[in-house]
Amino acid sequence: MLLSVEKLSKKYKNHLAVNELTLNIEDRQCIALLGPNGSGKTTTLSMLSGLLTPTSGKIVFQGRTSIDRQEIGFLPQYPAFFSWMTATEYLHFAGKLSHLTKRELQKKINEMLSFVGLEDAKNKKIGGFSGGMKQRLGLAQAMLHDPKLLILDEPVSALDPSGRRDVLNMMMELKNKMAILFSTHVLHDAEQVCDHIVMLKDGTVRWAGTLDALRKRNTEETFILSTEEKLENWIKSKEYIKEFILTSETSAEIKLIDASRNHLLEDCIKNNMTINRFEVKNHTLEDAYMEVVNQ
Ligand SMILES: Nc1ncnc2c1ncn2[C@@H]1O[C@H](COP(=O)(O)OP(=O)(O)OP(=O)(O)O)[C@@H](O)[C@H]1O
Repeated sequence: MLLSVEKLSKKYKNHLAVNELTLNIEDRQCIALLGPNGSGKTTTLSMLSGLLTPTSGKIVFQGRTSIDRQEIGFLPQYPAFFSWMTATEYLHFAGKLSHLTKRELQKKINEMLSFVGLEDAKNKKIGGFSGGMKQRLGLAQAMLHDPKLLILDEPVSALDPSGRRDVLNMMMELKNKMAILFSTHVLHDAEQVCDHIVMLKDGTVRWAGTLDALRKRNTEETFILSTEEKLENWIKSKEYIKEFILTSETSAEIKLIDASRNHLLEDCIKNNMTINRFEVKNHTLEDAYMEVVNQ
């Protein structure tokens, strides 16, 4: 086990931003920390990267209870750059903390600039960089010392579709070499690069596991029913209907208790209802995600 987190909590004055979070990361595992705004993603990642002291809980990194910053690369959500520095100067500045010799550092800087596609801009001032270029530079900085764990806070949220694609592709390449924990509020980003997700809401883990398991989580069938008649009162009078969502006055998504779809259909016909649509809803990963988030 590379990293193990047990009942990690962070309280800002009276506000509990992270509540007893438990999480394990294996070597070269890629995990997405998913959650809406304010769910505690940044707070969690800041604690794991050693920048924020937890209020309570335990972090064990490579068998030790102290975080080894040499083994962790961190890209914050809003990295701060000195706009008057060139990309190379910035990486030299950041690399001084990495204990590499001058020669090793220069070699590593060239390697990283090439990896993130900034070779041609290496002597240009950061002040003239686009958001995408800055994000690439931030990624280069986080990887400079070959960390075992790369922690990325919303690495693609501020990027346009092509910048997003580029950074996600880089992450795909990196995950063969190191473990990656990254935050996002977009399920699709998580799907692109990793198999495991941890879903946070209001500082609490709502769901953790593989995307496949999330997809299969909801095996209960949902039926889409659309009729000429208004449905709300009719549905409410049916004891065999467990849950429903009205999508319009005359349409609903319905889950049943121990009743067959034929029973629902027969009941509609018996009530002389005119059916415009009746089908089994295909559950997408997004549906499963939204269900967990809204629980
Ligand atoms: N320094 C702070 N002082 C007080 N409250 C804070 C502080 N930092 C964060 N919070 C609060 O803690 C909660 C979690 O914030 P956090 O930034 O960790 O969430 P997040 O999931 O990263 O959000 P976002 O997606 O918007 O970046 C929020 O309610 C936020 O307002």
